[in-house]
Formats: sequence, structure tokens, C-alpha cells
Amino acid sequence: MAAAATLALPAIFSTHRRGNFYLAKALELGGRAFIGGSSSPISAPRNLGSFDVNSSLISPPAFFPSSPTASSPFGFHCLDPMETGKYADELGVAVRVVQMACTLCQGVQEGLVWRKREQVKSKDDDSPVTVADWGVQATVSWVLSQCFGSENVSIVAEEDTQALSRTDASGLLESVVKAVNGCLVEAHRYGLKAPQKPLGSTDVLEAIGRCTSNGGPKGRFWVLDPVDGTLGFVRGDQYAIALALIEDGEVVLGVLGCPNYPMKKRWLNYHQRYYRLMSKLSPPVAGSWHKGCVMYAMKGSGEAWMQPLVEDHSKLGLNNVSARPIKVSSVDDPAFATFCEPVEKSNSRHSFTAGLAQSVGLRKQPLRVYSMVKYAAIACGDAEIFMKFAKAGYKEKIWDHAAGVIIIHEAGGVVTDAGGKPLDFTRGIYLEGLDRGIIACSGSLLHDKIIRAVDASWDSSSL
Ligand SMILES: Nc1ncnc2c1ncn2[C@@H]1O[C@H](COP(=O)(O)OS(=O)(=O)O)[C@@H](OP(=O)(O)O)[C@H]1O
Ligand SMILES: [Mg+2]
Ligand SMILES: [Mg+2]
Ligand SMILES: [Mg+2]
Repeated sequence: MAAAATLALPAIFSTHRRGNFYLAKALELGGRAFIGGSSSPISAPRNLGSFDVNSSLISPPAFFPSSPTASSPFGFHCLDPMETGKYADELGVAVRVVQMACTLCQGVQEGLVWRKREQVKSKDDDSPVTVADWGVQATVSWVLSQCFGSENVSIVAEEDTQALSRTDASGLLESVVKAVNGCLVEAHRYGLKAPQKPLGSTDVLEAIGRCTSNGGPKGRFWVLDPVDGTLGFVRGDQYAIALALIEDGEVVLGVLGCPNYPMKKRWLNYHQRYYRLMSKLSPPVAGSWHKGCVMYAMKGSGEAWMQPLVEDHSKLGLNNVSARPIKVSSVDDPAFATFCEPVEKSNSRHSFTAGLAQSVGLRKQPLRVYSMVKYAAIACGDAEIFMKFAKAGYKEKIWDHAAGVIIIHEAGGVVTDAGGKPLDFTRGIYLEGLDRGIIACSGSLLHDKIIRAVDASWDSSSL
């Protein structure tokens, strides 16, 4: 939604050289993020079958097992049919398109090492936007329209076409079109249909520009953050692709693609340390740095799932596919809890959260991670707390939270504002009425403690 008015390069180029060096190093180590199966304890997902929504999908969905179930003729992750079958088709399409989008982003992130100047632009608020942000928005919008019919699809999304439509942006637009077609041509590998011919620039602009919904309390709309944590993305670090569906003001499904997030926590620790200490750590054995996953959940199911990113589903035996249920951590002693927060000081008050951490008895260093990967870390039990206190005047957008909130919730956690109220997705593109900040926790014990600590210290803080 924020307009990208200038094509001038942002300051991040001078300050982010380190990040690109890291990315180059990371790529030297592992090549493209690819997981052909996880060695984590797996329980096979109970989903399945053939699939054909408006003939835009082909069957069987390669990353789900293949036998049909009574509850899901479309073959997706089969949750309790009484409660959650309603959105099974939407979830299936959402997971597939997010998987595809992850691959698009990985390609662009690799390219940033060599061609960053053409691929990153600056928006009015100086935040970065890249070929990947536009490319993912176009791809998701196109696929959703194909699958459900454009007349049935309404999307709230972060990006617009303003910067891409400028006469001096033809090279940029060309890069976006190339990224989108490169992604869509592989659609069949994800059980989706590719376009009959490559999309032209008009089609791509139309797909991006179609995402003009303003949300609200009634009806059904998708919420998309094509690249959340673009700064992390540009720096070769963590980022997420976030897609959610909202109906009558409630988030009913959420999918988070986390292309650099490992299936195993120990690799997250390694990733963090590797970025910081770079040359002092020996590189992981090639291919062993299993990173890249998609997490998803459907409202009311009490289940959330994580599966590895796969590049080519056709090369996988269906039974090798390894979605596993995720649950929040059971740690409720603050001394052993990990809390996450934004990396950028300008996005959240680090000094305030440091004070809170101390008063609550948190002992570990904060895990500063870009994007909704923070929500992902809590949902899968890698961390216990996420706190964000934006500066006064900043209004949180629904696309930065919707997918993460439902996944944490279904995985057993709690997400509220600092007043203990659920986030309100009924009031347009912003989380209007948000009380002070956002607090997500693995359990209510920790959550209560943080809320009380915020109350105790808010007035004396300078916020
Ligand atoms: N000033 C300010 N205050 C608070 N939040 C802001 C602010 N500016 C931006 N944003 C939004 O923050 C999104 C990234 O949030 P993160 O938690 O990943 O922050 S950080 O990058 O780790 O610092 C980021 O999402 P993306 O634009 O998708 O990257 C923004 O929507
Ligand atoms: Mg975002
Ligand atoms: Mg974004
Ligand atoms: Mg942005």
C-alpha cells in the first residue's frame, strides 16, 4: 500500500554490505535452500487426494500424501471436518503458492549478491522493496484468482504498482515479470496449473494492482505480506512470506513461508552465530544446513503444521513428504524462556523490552530476528515470547501479523496487545485500537507475567 515514489537507492547499500557478504558466504556453504525431507521426528500428515479448483490445480498434490479422505475431496491437510473442512481448499492453495513464492524469493535473494542495485528500491518511508516483494504479490494474486475466480478473490497486500509503472522503471518491471514467469512455469510441481503462456508486463501489473482490498469487518479477504522483513531479505537474513485468510473479521487460516528458517532449532542457533561470528565458525557441512520451511494452521483445528521447503515435488516420493505438527514450548519459567523482538531499533523499543525482561526474570539474550519468523519461532517451540512496542504514532498493519497470530494460536500459544485484548482484524488495513504493543507467548503464565510487567513499567517509561 505504501507508495514507492523514488527509485533512488536507499542508504542500506552502504550499511548492508556485511549482509551481502554473509549471504555470499551462506550460499557458498549450502547453495540453494533445499530440503528433500527432514530427519526430524515426523508424523505423516493426514491429508489428501486429488484436487481441482476451477481446473487450476492438478492432482495429486505432491507435497501431501495421496489418498483421498471423506472430509477433503481436494486432498489437503485434513483437520477435523466438522470444524475446519470449510477452508481446506483455501489452505491447500495457500500452502502451495507460498511454497512457490519461497522459491521465487530464494532466487532473487541469491541474485541480490550480484545485482542488488537493480533489485532493491526505496519506498516513501525509506523502507526497501525488491523484485521479490512485487514478484510474490503478483504470483500469489494470479494463482488465487485462477483457483477461486478473480470475482471471488479480494486481497489486502502491502505493495502497489506505482513505482513499477513509471516510465523509467521498465527494466525493473522486466525483472519482476521474469521472476513471476520463472516461478509460475514451475506451478505443476506444486500441484498448481501454470499459465498457458508467460504473463506479460500488463498481466503482472494487473495482478499486483488487483490487491486493493481495504479489509474490514465483513466478508472474506486474503491478507498478504509478500516479503515480510524485506530488510532481512536484502541482508541475506531471515524473512517470511505471509498469507492469511480473514472472514468476517476473524483470521481463519494462515501460512508462513520461512525460506531461511531451519527445520531444526540447532541450525537456527548456528545461523545466528554464523552471521555474527562469520569467519570464526567453521562452515556447516554442505547440504546439512537444513533450512527453509512452511508453517500453517486453520482456525479452530488446534493443530499447526510445519513442512520443509521442497524445490521439486515431482522428485519426491509422496511418502517422503514430511509435514509435522508443531506445538508451542512448555517452558514457563522466565529464566529459561527465550524472547524475540525486531532487529531494528526503530521498529521496537529495545530499551523498554530490556527493562521488562529484567523485571520478569528473563535471563537469556533477546533473539532479534527479522519478520514474522518471530511468530514462527514461538509456534514451533523454538522461543517462548515475542514483544513489539512500536514508536508512538506507528500503526501496525494487518499483513504483518495475521498469519503469525493464527499459527501461534492453533499451536497452543497466546497473542494479544499489551492490554490483553486479541488483535482486532476487523478495522481495515491497520490494527486499530492496539493497546501499546504486541505480546505473543507460548503460554498464559508467561503472558500474564509480561502483561503485568508492562502495566507496572509503562507509565514510568518515556513511551
Ligand atoms: N517504524 C516502524 N515501526 C514498527 N514497525 C515498522 C516500522 N516500519 C516498518 N515496520 C514494519 O515492520 C515490519 C518488519 O518488522 P520486524 O519485526 O521484522 O522488524 S525488524 O525488521 O526485525 O526490525 C515491516 O514489514 P516489511 O515492510 O514487510 O518488511 C514493516 O511493516
Ligand atoms: Mg511486513
Ligand atoms: Mg513486506
Ligand atoms: Mg515493506
